[in-house]
Amino acid sequence: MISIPTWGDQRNIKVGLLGGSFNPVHSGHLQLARRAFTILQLDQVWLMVSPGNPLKTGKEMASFSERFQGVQKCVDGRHIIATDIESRLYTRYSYDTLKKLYQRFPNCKFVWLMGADGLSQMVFWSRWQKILRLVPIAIFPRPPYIYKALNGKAAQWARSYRLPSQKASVLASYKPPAWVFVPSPENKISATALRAQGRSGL
Ligand SMILES: Nc1ncnc2c1ncn2[C@@H]1O[C@H](COP(=O)(O)OP(=O)(O)OP(=O)(O)O)[C@@H](O)[C@H]1O
Ligand SMILES: O=C(O)c1ccc[n+]([C@@H]2O[C@H](COP(=O)([O-])O)[C@@H](O)[C@H]2O)c1
Repeated sequence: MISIPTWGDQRNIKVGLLGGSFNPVHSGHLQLARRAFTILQLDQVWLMVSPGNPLKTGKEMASFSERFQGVQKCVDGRHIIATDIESRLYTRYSYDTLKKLYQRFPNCKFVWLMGADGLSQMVFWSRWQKILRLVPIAIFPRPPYIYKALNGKAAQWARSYRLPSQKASVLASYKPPAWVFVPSPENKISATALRAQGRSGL
């Protein structure tokens, strides 16, 4: 499995970033990644395994290596890539990660990807408005958060920067703030439910 370097990378491509705990990885993650790849016309989607979500401190979190290995097993490694780059950059907060990624990958166009729950929770993230100013964002449906996300505080703050969904294919070239809601099939699966049922994700 090829590791993404943290220095000297000159790739000139469009990259979707799907940050997550992946505790464990499941079909909702992979569907989102594949749809983003196609609809946003990306060159790669990085499944960026978080060393530790600052808002999730519970004992239920599996080790980083377990979660990362789980993601590695279910990606093709060419278009959809598992990466531990956040742990190698020593960042946990998404704003810090993005600042470093823009420095280290000066020719990349990044798009931040997330499910609707992410947008509805984003106001609790560190420097969330700065994140919206730093990177274009694509939001994917996730029941039951869609209404809450699209009418929540972060969406309200960024309402004038929302693009029609038909612009999703060119989102990566937009100067942020810019975001789009990408209508697509819904999947109720969650890592919380899988853990509760003692099931693996795939
Ligand atoms: N079923 C789903 N549909 C759409 N997006 C999803 C789905 N599950 C997860 N995502 C998105 O994938 C990213 C990573 O999610 P995460 O690893 O936290 O999974 P999770 O199922 O939400 O976990 P948990 O239940 O432990 O909070 C987030 O942006 C989240 O919105
Ligand atoms: O930067 C923050 O304050 C912040 C707070 C909560 C979550 N995040 C990021 O959101 C992404 C999704 O996290 P998770 O654990 O819900 O899968 C992941 O990349 C986290 O690092 C980031």
